[in-house]
Amino acid sequence: MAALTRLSKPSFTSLSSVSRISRCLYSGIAPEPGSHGSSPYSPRLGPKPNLSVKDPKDRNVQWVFLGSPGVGKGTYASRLSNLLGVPHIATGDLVREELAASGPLSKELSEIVNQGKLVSDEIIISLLSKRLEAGGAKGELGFILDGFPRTIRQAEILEGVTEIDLVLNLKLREDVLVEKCLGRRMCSQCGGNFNVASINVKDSNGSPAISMAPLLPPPHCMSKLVTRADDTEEVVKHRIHVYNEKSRPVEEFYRSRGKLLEFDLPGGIPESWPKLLEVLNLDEYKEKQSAAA
Ligand SMILES: Nc1ncnc2c1ncn2[C@@H]1O[C@H](COP(=O)(O)OP(=O)(O)O)[C@@H](O)[C@H]1O
Repeated sequence: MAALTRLSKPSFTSLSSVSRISRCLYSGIAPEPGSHGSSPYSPRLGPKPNLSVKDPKDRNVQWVFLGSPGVGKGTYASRLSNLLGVPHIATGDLVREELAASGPLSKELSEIVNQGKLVSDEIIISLLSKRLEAGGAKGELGFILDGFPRTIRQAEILEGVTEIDLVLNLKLREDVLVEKCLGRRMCSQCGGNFNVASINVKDSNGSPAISMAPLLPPPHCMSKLVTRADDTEEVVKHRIHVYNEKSRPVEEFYRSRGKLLEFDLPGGIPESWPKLLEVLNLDEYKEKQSAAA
């Protein structure tokens, strides 16, 4: 696990820029070349957004979670969001909400998602902008983004409209990722996420052995469990391939800006959660762990 400079304690004073961020995202504004240091990427040109970037100490956290399908982004982003009092915004959830609403976009989206492909940057940015607008109207502050950005273009657009404080890159060996995706279940009534896979793999080719106990649902959810349509072996393997092709470069985008914190998951939640709090310098929030669980 590569060490990143210990983070300063997240602060909880107000930030009113979320709706401005969403407006900028919506118009697809990208930064001027060179406006964020020596970027090796050449974003689409647009006017420089009029967005004052606040010091992270004067506002709530703005974090991004990266990682392959099945790594546990949702699990840890959701726990940290409870702990820090910031919204957890998962673009995969926004896509699934759109699918469930059976609106004009849903047929197009279901074909893309069920084949394990990426939705277009335009559609994702439009969904994310709407979510940020709605949150801004409710007074939401800061965010933990999960599943966004997933392409260099998405990263450039985000970089052009606001300051991301930290990008957490969760890592797990690929054979475990597939098993974890195949074990995922959701309760169709309460929306709770569980995992029925019992993972116990030996060390091989330099990858360490890893054990993860299943995360079983309470008895009242047991008969209501559903599996995501895109969690079949073929589609999961394709999603991992798409991640390696389109999203790995996003890791380098943030690594070159000194924002990437790599975190190799040592096991299931009981082993990983305390270690994650430690590397995030959030040990002092440990007493709130039970509330976040
Ligand atoms: N930022 C994004 N860009 C493009 N497509 C996305 C994005 N976020 C989510 N999607 C779409 O939604 C699907 C589900 O996303 P998600 O729940 O994050 O799944 P996972 O991380 O397990 O692959 C993706 O396979 C993709 O089709």
